[in-house]
Amino acid sequence: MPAAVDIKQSSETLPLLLLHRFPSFELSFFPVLKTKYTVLDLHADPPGPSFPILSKSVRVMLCVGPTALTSEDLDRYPAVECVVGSSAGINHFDLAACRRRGIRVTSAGDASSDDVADYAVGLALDVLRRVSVADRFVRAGSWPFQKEYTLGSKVSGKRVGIVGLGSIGLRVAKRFEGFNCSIAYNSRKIKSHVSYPYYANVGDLASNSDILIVCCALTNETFHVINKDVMRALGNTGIIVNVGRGALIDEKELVELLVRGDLGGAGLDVFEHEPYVPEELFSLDNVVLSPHNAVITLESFAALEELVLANIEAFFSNKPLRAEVELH
Ligand SMILES: O=CC(=O)O
Repeated sequence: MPAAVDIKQSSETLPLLLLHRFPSFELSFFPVLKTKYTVLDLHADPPGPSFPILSKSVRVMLCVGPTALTSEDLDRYPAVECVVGSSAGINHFDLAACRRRGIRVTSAGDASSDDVADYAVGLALDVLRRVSVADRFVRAGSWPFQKEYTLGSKVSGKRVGIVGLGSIGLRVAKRFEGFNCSIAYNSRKIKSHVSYPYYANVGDLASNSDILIVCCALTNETFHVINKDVMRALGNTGIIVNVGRGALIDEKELVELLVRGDLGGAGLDVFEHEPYVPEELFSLDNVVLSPHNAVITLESFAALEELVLANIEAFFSNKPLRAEVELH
């Protein structure tokens, strides 16, 4: 495990940096931060006597993991001008509050886009070709006895529907092209730079897909965008893969459809109330479960570290920020 940040004020002369995180969230570059900044960490034990005073003048806040950033949090740190995020999805930030206060926000940008796209394909392959089932079969010692074994389904040539053709969705599309799959998509707006068929309605996309990959951002508009009707349209041979956010899918309906056999299968890296995973899914061989792992590789962590450190430095030296989020 990486060393925890020593939150005690390291030097009055170093710029202040506020760390906003769950106590359990450590990143390997935290010790480096301490050499460059006076790191204020509310969740450290103890936060230090100078925390209440220093936190009033801190200008940059580093938000780690899915820790919510609320308007009330921002009230406590009135001098914050820049929120440096460490995730690609930033649905846990109150962006409207940031915009009102003129606070700039950055995300993890593309630090893990390739990894998430790779993982989406991996989950689809696993569900259809039953790789995890095969692994369990071998480990259980069933192979020599030729016990009953359910056949998987071919991946090549399938129709792939992508919900959210952003930087991850585009990478997913490119990867499935390599499997001779046809690609279609749904997104907020039609993308003029691609020739894939566009469906304005997610249900129509699902009706015309064998594999539905969900990788759009979670917003008020996309909450439960994959509802019962969409999953019914995908049907009992269709599979769904979610590498976006759990709440993009109506999870209760998803579980019911899977249990009844009305949906062909699912590869799920994210869950509506994670880390809680509905237990009904545990016994289903057409479902692959993963603990919000798609973003995490050694390489993506290194890229994230580089990006986060560069953004903090850029802010303090008035240089352009990378992966800055447009706040409408
Ligand atoms: O899910 C992880 C991320 O958004 O980076």
